[in-house]
Amino acid sequence: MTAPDTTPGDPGILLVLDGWGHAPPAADNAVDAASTPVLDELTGRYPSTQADASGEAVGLLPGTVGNSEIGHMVIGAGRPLPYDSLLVQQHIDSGELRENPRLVSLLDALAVRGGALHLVGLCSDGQIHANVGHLSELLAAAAARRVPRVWIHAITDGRDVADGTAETYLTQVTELAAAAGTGAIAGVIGRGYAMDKAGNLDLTDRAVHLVADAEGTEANTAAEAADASDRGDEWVDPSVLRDAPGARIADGDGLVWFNFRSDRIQQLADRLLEHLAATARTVDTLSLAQYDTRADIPALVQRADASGGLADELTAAGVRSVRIAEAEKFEHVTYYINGRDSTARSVEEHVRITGPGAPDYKARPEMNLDQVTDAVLDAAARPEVDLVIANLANIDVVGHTGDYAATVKACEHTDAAVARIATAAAESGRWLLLVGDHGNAEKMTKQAPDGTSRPYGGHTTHPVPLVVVPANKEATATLPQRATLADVAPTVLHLLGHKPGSAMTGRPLL
Ligand SMILES: O=C(O)[C@H](O)COP(=O)(O)O
Ligand SMILES: [Mn+2]
Ligand SMILES: [Mn+2]
Repeated sequence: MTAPDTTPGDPGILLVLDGWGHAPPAADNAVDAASTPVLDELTGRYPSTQADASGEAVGLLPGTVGNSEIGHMVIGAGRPLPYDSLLVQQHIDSGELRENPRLVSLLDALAVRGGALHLVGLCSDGQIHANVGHLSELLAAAAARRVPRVWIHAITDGRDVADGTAETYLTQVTELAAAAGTGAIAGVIGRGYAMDKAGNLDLTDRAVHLVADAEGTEANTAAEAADASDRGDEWVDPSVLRDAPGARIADGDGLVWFNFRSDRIQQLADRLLEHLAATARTVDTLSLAQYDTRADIPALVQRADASGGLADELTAAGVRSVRIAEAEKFEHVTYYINGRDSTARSVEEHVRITGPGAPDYKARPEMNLDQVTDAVLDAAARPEVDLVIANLANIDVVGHTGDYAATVKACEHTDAAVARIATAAAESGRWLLLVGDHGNAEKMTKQAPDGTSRPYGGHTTHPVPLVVVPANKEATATLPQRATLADVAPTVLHLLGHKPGSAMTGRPLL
């Protein structure tokens, strides 16, 4: 590493290109296929490296794909944070989960009063929202405590795993139940309904009525229900199984949510609990990990402390930042990057960009990127703003459609936005740090459990590009050959003229 010739202490722009991963050229690499002259030039001309954004480097289990929550949390924290999926697995491996006093007391109470246990969650091993393996631990605990009936309300995926795999996972659920000696699938529903997070309560209510009231299309088997969907696994219609009579939630039953990630299950959790209360059903409820619900749902595994990150350092130093993103990623540049901390900070401004109507990402891969870019340019032009933090969502959000051609376009729109932002950075004397939060669009196919290669819109374990365009355009510093997302906050603080926070283990890359 040569001596840095960047002058620390300049204002800057931190730009997270969501889902911007790096992989060698391949037929399914949309990032490589896209024409991105500006990103290519910045990466080739200025200090750049690749940053680990998956697995242990960010606080996930080894080999686990990155995700937006842990990605932004580690970018903000400046250190890997043991993520909820890792903590749950540790509690399972140590036997703590099965002996968790909250779980034991719920299961014992159900055994005494003859109540049923309802388990609700996403049934796949995508490891972003849930891991179906966690279900077997809950089933084993219920069997050990002799809970008389256990109903599994299965949410199908097709987003964090290849589409068309729901049947395989539902078969796995049935096998897990058989191995545990308890549990049967009561109903099946796609995550498009059950895990809406955009406030579409008509979708959520389909899931509420399936789980609480056993209302849905009748199917003979879970596989038949999944197979009937003509919109893929994400949109399996609410289906009740014929051999699951009495699977509605009754007064005195128990409910355990087994997604470990909150953002896409909290809307359903709140709505379902409100419906149960409104229909005079008292149901003891637990969640595997902590949820950001309005209702206070006791969690089996507590979150890791994420304090002492970038937001705390910026606040202490009085550094003014503006946070900008589309609705889809707004929490990521505010709540998650701040360490899942919703404290209002007077040195922060938040700009949430929304567009008209229901988004059709395949048809509009540009999303609302022009407005995001306009907002970045506005903020960059204000001398009192020390730091602009923005998320460009397109590469990830369009990537999730699994549509290769649309994702190539999303990368190209992103390149055009970066061109405008890089020009504005130069004009306002700002450095510009570009980084992905996890891979996505650089790999658009995946091998399904049955061995076939299928279109895939989910995340990857690839590293992400990291580029620093210094405020001094002639700077020739080189970055270490490899970095991690934990190095971003120390580097940002360094560029702003501050030391890394004492809680940070990442290092300034310059
Ligand atoms: O919730 C989603 O949309 C995906 O499962 C994960 O994507 P994210 O981690 O980028 O939000
Ligand atoms: Mn992301
Ligand atoms: Mn994503």
